[in-house]
Amino acid sequence: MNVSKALTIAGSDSGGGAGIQADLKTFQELGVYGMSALTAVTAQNTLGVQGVYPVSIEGINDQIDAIGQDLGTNAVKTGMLHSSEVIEAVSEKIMEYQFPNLVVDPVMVAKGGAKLLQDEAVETLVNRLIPLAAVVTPNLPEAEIITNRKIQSLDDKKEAARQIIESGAVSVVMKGGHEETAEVTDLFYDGETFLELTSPRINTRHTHGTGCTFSSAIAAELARGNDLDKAVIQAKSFIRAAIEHPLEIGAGHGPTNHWAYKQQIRGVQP
Ligand SMILES: Nc1ncnc2c1ncn2[C@@H]1O[C@H](COP(=O)(O)OP(=O)(O)O)[C@@H](O)[C@H]1O
Ligand SMILES: Cc1ncc(COP(=O)(O)OP(=O)(O)O)c(N)n1
Repeated sequence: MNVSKALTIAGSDSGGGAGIQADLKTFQELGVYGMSALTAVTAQNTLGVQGVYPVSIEGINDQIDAIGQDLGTNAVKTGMLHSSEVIEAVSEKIMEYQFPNLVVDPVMVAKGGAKLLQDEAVETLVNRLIPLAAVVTPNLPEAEIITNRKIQSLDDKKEAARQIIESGAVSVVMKGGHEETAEVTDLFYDGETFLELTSPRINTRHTHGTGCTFSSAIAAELARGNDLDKAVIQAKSFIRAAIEHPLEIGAGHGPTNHWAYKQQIRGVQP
């Protein structure tokens, strides 16, 4: 049996909606064998982040070595990396093992406002990790920080996308979840063509972990052998289904529903 494998290098969300937990659920739902290297433990639920406990660099390196020296992977997704030192270490390991299909989700701030990346680490992200990426998936506030420019119009988004490609990434998806428009448009750019992926904005407070789920769905589709544009289109369908059928658990911003895609698109019950 030909097994597609994907590795997530990210933080743990004890509430299960974002981070490593969202990534592994997404990999599983998309038929990909999931592996993880934990960068930090967070105490977190639908109300916010109550604590952040970083894993040591040695601990992170050991986890990646364990995978690199035995299992290998068809794709890697990075999420919460927390500090400059972690980004340096993870970039080194990705180069050492020449892991293919790197999806960089430049996680900076959780929806409740908690900082998941130290300010001084942005430069390292841009200079060390983004140049290794097959695709970078910033939301609009993250794209503004990465490019150090205000993004207000479609032209601004295109300029920012070009700038991110100039940093060395193969492609970028600028996510539109944070806009206040009736439709949500994610802008994909691969250095040649812009592709606007538009869907109706779903009116819900249950959007915890949307970015993690979207980027890990891209990684899963790349691990399965899809091209970048197809992987992003499939991931958009996956996250749309997951937001459209929320689980409605917790008193705050609840998680998305990772089962929904299979139920809706493939007619399979959880
Ligand atoms: N209310 C919504 N309705 C439909 N799609 C959404 C909604 N919010 C986010 N998305 C989708 O979820 C994905 C993640 O977007 P976004 O919320 O901007 O990222 P992040 O969680 O990193 O802030 C994107 O594909 C975006 O289009
Ligand atoms: C451990 C951990 N990693 C990443 C995030 C951010 O996830 P995201 O998908 O951007 O969703 P929100 O937090 O913005 O809802 C996180 N919260 N925790």
